[in-house]
Amino acid sequence: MQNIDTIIQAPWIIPITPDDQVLEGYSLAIHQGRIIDCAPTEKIKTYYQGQNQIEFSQHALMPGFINAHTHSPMSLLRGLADDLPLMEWLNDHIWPAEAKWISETFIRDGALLAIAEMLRGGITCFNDMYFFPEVVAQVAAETGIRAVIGMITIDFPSVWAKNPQDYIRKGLELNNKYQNHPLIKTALAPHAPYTVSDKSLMQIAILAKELHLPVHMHIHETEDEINQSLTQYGIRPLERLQRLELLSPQLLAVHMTQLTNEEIQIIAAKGAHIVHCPESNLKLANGFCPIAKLYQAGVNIALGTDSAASNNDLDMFTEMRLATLLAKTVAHDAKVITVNQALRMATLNGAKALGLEQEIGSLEIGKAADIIAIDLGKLETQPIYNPASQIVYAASRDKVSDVWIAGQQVIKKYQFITLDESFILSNTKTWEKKIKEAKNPYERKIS
Ligand SMILES: CSC[C@H]1O[C@@H](n2cnc3c(O)ncnc32)[C@H](O)[C@@H]1O
Ligand SMILES: [Zn+2]
Repeated sequence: MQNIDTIIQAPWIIPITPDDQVLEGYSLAIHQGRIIDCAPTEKIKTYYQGQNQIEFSQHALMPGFINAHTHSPMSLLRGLADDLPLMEWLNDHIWPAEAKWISETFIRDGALLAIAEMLRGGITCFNDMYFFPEVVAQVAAETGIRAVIGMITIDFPSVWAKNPQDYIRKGLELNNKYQNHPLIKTALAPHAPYTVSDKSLMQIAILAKELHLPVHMHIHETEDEINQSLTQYGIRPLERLQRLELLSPQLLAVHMTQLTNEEIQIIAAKGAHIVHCPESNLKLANGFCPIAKLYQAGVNIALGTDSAASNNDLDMFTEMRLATLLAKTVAHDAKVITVNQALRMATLNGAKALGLEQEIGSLEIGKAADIIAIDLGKLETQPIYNPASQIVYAASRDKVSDVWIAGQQVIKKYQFITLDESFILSNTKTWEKKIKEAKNPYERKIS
């Protein structure tokens, strides 16, 4: 008998393996933050003695979701400006609000709100792009969530950095600081082709190669972006990025709603990854990313929520469901993007895109124990012919009961272990009041 930290038993384990297995009557053995075994429960009980023994009778276990595109502190701007196209939303509402409100405290409180929402919905890793990334990194590390923090670059000054050189310098400091952190990694994060110059993009391409970092960028989000690039550079953004040597297996191209068949082949040939954000694309009426065609071409596709200001939630269940339903409609083919492909996009594909597939994204021996338990016992998810189908097509995030990251439990029976919900709620209320009052200074209070 080997003494280990934790044994988790469940009727179903969906490990996200190439053959789309659903394991029945299995248990996971976890020690020092890693999965050390996954086998029939009888065998696990013969070989291991867990300090914690958890037995689920109606749950499915699967790897935690990987939210491959977020701007976490923007959760404090949720619902501030809705029902607008992207550039009007950014230019007239979001960028002015950011100019007015962003500070270290705003970032800390916003990131905390977002992380709490993500953890409770089964998200164990997020790929973020926002101002004061060192603050987001610190909050993520303190709460025990895994994160890839963007070293942002944008051509306009902010309270965080004066100019592109300053953004890059501060990003590199962050990268240095988190070199050996177990949960926090960094990525280069130029905002978008229309906000970052060739000079900065060339420097980012060199840094990506030298430091072996992912490059996280909004690309081909709208038709306007394509037209503006044609006017300014005479070529489409993707072609410009190709000339700047940014198309590579390190690139996470977020959105990609505007793609020609030729561009799909180029992305596949270059090994770049797509981060599909269906709900944000739908809400801003940006178009549809042709994921069925991309899949067929062999492109790796991950899923992201984008921010709570354009979505308006950080819910990977809705992203999975929308991704599969939308793909079927766009392709006029109900057979494309299956349940198992949807689960894979929300987990292992995100890990691949971030260069973390050796570490997370599936429940396999040797990987980090980033695990979620989903309760399938209630009537909304009955009967169960295929638990994977229930998760994609019927369940919602309120069915996530327990969450572990690197073997540490962060949600236990729906309760936070590392976070104080009432503190987060009262912080958020304070921001709501401040932002509301500044928007409508003369509005009479009703209560
Ligand atoms: C440089 S920090 C990130 C920057 O991106 C803005 N943003 C949020 N959502 C989107 C989107 O869908 N497309 C483009 N830019 C977006 C955010 O407000 C920050 O300024
Ligand atoms: Zn975004």
